[in-house]
Amino acid sequence: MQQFKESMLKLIIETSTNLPSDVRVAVTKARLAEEIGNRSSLALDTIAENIVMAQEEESPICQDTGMPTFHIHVPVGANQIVMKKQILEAITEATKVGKLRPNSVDSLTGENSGNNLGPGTPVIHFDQWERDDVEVKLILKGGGCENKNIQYALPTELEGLGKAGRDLDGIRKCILHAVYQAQGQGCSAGFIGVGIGGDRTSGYTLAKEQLFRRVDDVNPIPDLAKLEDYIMETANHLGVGTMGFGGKVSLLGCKVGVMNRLPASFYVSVAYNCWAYRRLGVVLDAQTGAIKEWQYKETVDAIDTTKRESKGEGARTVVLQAPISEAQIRDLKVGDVVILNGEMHTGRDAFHKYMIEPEHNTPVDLNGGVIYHCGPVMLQDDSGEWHVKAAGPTTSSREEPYQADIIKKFGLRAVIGKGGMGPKTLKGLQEHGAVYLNAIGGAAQYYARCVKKVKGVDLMEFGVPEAMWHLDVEGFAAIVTMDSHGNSLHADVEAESLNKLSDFAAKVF
Ligand SMILES: O=C(O)C[C@H](O)C(=O)O
Ligand code: SF4
Repeated sequence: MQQFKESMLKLIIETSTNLPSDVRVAVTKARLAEEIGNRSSLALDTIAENIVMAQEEESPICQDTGMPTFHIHVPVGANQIVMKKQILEAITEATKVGKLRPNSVDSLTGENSGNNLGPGTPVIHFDQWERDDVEVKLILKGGGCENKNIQYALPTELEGLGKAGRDLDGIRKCILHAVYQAQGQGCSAGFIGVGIGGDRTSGYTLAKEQLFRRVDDVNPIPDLAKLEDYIMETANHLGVGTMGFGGKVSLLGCKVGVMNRLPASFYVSVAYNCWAYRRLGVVLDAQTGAIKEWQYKETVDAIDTTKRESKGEGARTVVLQAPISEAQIRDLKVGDVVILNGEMHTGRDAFHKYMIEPEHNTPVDLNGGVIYHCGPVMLQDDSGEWHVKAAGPTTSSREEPYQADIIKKFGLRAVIGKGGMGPKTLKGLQEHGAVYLNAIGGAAQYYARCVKKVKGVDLMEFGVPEAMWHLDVEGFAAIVTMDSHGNSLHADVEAESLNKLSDFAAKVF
């Protein structure tokens, strides 16, 4: 097994930087299905471009390289202890060279281990089989879409859909609801794995196992095959769209598995995976550990990045230079595309929690400034200079309890993130003259390219993803989805999709 570690490093790098063929096909289909020129189709153009950039530059597709989760089949007698040790070494190496973001955080102290290792990280499942080869499958599922996983206990009452009973129709309702509740926060359009039955733990495990199925396979259980087809057809009428912008495509794949349950329990567990569905596999020679075959890479590798021009007027584009004035912000309306130049500062969970305290102040003046909800992948060169390797937005809703007060405290004019924010922030934007800009989630290469210089960093004690990075950007494009006049595209899309959800309340199965 002298080549095992090298093979694992290749698998990790390839998984983080190069989307599987079946996922590429699904993204391409979504682009063709979406209405040309609407917000979702513009977002899909950026996503396609980002996929190609990540592959060409061998850099992370999304800055959140997720929880590395390995599913391994070994022949009887294979040394799992050695394999595990070498996987940990490969993870450390991949982190050091910027292919994985340091993502393992002490839940009590908040300390980032810096190398993606720690209790519970990574996740490795071993199974024996009677073949001679070793098979290793890897999924890198990010935290934002992980937060949109949901588990239902039947019977239950679901908003928009009413009663969901302990039968196939109840299961159908849960799955539709799962797509609805994710909105754009898990970087829709996503892929869902569903586990019917089990207990709370095994149900989720089964749901996640479904994510190892190919997008285009057919469920061997006829009832479930019918259910998967129905969900794919119906969920795409909910109007969530790419990034929750509204549109024709809300779901790219649905795979359902079933297992027995206890008489008292009936769980439907849903694992939501963003469009950046990073999973690959390799078959290895059990003697040498060398890669014999790649999995999920068997069809076309190309993705078309040609932009399809809209015949209509398209959105208004406004170029802004930070710092921004209140008058410039008041002029912006939901739907405008903003191209931002100048300085922006990253600030996410730890930043907001810290800065809300009256005694804490930012190290730089943020008046008229821009905060970017982003936890980038960064590398430092020999001269000590930092470089951005991946820098897409993170889910903004986690900052909802703090955002309005932070805007007020520091005189912010723009907050950039994804998935939108709630009523408290909307009111804050109105009161203090600020705007929420939605960047395209997962488009980490696209945005990394906009960063012309890393001007500095503060609060490094929060770890690389949570530190406050000061960035000079050029041509950073995002869409106004919450303006300073009380309008929120997110509130509108959510209300419309709930309305559409209720069209599917009647019994189907
Ligand atoms: O942690 C991140 O960078 C992003 C996260 O995956 C998210 O979707 O919010
Ligand atoms: S930012 Fe979006 S694309 Fe990236 S891991 Fe989170 S949910 Fe997935």
